[in-house]
Amino acid sequence: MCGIAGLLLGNSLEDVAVEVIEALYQLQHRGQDACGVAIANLGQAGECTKGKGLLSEVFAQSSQTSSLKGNIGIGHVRYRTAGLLTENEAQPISNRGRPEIFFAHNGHVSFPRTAGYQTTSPGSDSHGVLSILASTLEKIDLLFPQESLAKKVLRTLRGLYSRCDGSFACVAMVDAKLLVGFRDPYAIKPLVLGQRQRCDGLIDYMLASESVALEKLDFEIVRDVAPGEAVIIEQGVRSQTTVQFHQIVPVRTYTPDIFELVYFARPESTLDGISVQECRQRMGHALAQTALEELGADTCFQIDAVVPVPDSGYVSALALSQSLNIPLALGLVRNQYCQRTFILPGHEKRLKAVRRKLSPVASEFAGRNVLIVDDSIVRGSTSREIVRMARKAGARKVVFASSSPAIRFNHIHGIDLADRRELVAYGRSNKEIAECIGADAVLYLPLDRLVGCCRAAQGEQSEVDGFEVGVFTGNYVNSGAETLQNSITAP
Ligand SMILES: O=P(O)(O)OC[C@H]1O[C@H](OP(=O)(O)OP(=O)(O)O)[C@H](O)[C@@H]1O
Ligand SMILES: NC(=O)CC[C@H](N)C(=O)O
Ligand SMILES: [Mg+2]
Repeated sequence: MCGIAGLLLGNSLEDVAVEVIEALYQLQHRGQDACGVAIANLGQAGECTKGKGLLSEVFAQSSQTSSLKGNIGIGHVRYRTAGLLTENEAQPISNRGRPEIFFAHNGHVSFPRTAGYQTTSPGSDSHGVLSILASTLEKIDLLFPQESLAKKVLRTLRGLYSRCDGSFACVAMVDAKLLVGFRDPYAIKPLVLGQRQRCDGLIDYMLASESVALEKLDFEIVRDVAPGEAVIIEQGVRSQTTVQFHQIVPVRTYTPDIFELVYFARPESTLDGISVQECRQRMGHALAQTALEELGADTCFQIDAVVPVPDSGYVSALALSQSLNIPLALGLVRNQYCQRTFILPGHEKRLKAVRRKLSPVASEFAGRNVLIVDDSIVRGSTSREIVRMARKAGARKVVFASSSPAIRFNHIHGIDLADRRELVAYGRSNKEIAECIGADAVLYLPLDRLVGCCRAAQGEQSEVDGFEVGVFTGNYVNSGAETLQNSITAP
């Protein structure tokens, strides 16, 4: 996962740091391991503040922000997929050379053997990308000294795309002059451009992983960056900013990661012209249909309550309860001071976090048949714990439903689903999964229905032509899947 943001304010006398951090707060759900921002003034060296933990920990003091001066900046919230959980690998990362690059990456990249690059953090794919960017740009800078920085960056990106594979949505700040955003040729990871018209006639620009970050900062969506495309926003003298889109390599497919719509993204966001909320509503209605077919009408009508799993299960659960005309019961309460649990490293930590995060309202379960709805069942830590709570609170029959299909393969594009054998659905039938989590039955939304829901939620402008669904099928949209899959390590 990971969240990225980049901002360039039209007025070069203004400071952007507070807004970059604010944008990251809107993306905190995408990464909780580490975070950071890099800020610069036109023509000056950038400053970076980053560290392990949440934004509220790393930027606890306002003095840390006020010392970051400049009108251009990028930021990152990290959920590690490769490399270490060290401060050095928190992002943004920089070459600290000439031209100076600050870089932030969402996704998971692999490199063919021929890519040949050197880095101080060998395990980190993001450092690998930066290293290729920096060494290529340095060479191009020497070879084509007369060219504009934007042209040199374009040449650099062409070289980069031929040397790496996988998923990447990235933002970079080059020589405190260019804000650059670029996306892999399959558009697996999200990246959207926004603009904000100011009263003084100038325009501010912003790139972000999710539209919610743009909207919260009063930016309007310009458009999503297309597969294989880069956008270069350049600040000139006298605050004149230009924006150029360039197709770096041909579009392979326009196939965003469906798991963004299932779980990662916030429901307020629109990704590639698809409303996350609408997808999840449709998934709930489709799950209701599946329940009728698989459990049978009699069993469905014996269900007393539909219980959503906070937070990502809410939208689909409500839609399902409406479809089946079964009351929704808010039987699970979320402790607001706890984070997402699935992205925590280590089984023990995750289990402890689920227990701390969710608690049952006993009266909503006592003596009832319940249908509990979540967006996904991954390792089963959440579902197992919830079923245990429901039983303890006196539930009679417990059916656990997932508004996405069974996960039997690794997610290779920036989500550490670890070893396949950790997945509760790996090598198990639905009956065995139910036994494993202690439920009377489990129910999954079939893949064709999930895809149908997401396609039906596409707005008129959306050019998406399919989805990356490898986590459900083992077939990944990019050719380098094998290498990538092998490079994922358990936390
Ligand atoms: O089977 P598991 O390995 O437990 O993973 C699945 C759970 O993890 C996610 O929730 P999470 O707590 O991360 O985030 P949320 O609050 O947005 O639902 C997801 O929504 C499921 O509830
Ligand atoms: N989740 C991500 O997008 C991770 C980015 C990068 N692979 C890292 O581990 O830092
Ligand atoms: Mg959840």
